[in-house]
Amino acid sequence: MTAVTLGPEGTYSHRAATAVADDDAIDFRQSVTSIVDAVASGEYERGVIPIENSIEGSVTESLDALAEYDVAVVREIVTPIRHALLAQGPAFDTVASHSQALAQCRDYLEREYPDATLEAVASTAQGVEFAREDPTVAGIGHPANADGGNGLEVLAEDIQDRDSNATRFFAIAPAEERSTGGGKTSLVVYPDVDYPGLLLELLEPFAERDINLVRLESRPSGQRLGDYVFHIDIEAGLYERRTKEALEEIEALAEDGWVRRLGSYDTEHVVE
Ligand SMILES: O=C(O)C(=O)Cc1ccccc1
Repeated sequence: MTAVTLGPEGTYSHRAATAVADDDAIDFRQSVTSIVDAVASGEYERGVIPIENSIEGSVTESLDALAEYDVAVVREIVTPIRHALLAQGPAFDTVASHSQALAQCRDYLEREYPDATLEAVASTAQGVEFAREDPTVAGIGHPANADGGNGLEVLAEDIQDRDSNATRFFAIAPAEERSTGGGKTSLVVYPDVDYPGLLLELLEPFAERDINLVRLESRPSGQRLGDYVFHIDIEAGLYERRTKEALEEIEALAEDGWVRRLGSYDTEHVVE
């Protein structure tokens, strides 16, 4: 199985991707959008992207890419995230990491390094790479990024603001591989209409069939201010009759809009 994920080597996405493909079959890209694009065009069999974090919430670039490209979600991988501060030594004035990692360590950074400049870069491992090249930069990432005598020290471990920090990743595949089996389903709904009670009406078909909603996020459609795309996760499989019926009703309500069935899957927990 070939896979593509957020690089360089050593990101949390890379660690999650090893649950999907052999390490030597994993390639790296610098943005979620380019990963989704590469899978949609059939260049790779799988892509692994971060979706949501327990402290910081949605990875908005991922949601937007799933609304834009026609790909299937085939697996959900949840991993605990424990961040370390990595640098050549204590003489740094800049902390470079993925925006989500900086946000997950906000209180720690404010408390311990109130004067440091925070720099958002493409990934945690890219911040670590900058730290390896420059003694004035520290990175935040998985502590294993300092393994192998590469000139980096682990200055602090477990610096995330909550011990329970966890991230949910999706494994995506070309659209033809959409799976209907599995107990959870991800959907994207763009109603393209607006009237009082629309959202209530969109959700009623689930409630009426006893389908539990486990996530609801809105993202700007990009068309005009105040126009939204809804990302909905339900505890039911696409193969189920009640899911099919609910989605047909929602499609009728969405009029000129659309409903995208990303796929059904079971949650997997990867503990490292
Ligand atoms: O930058 C990474 O390592 C990623 O894979 C994105 C990310 C950042 C912070 C927590 C989880 C995933």
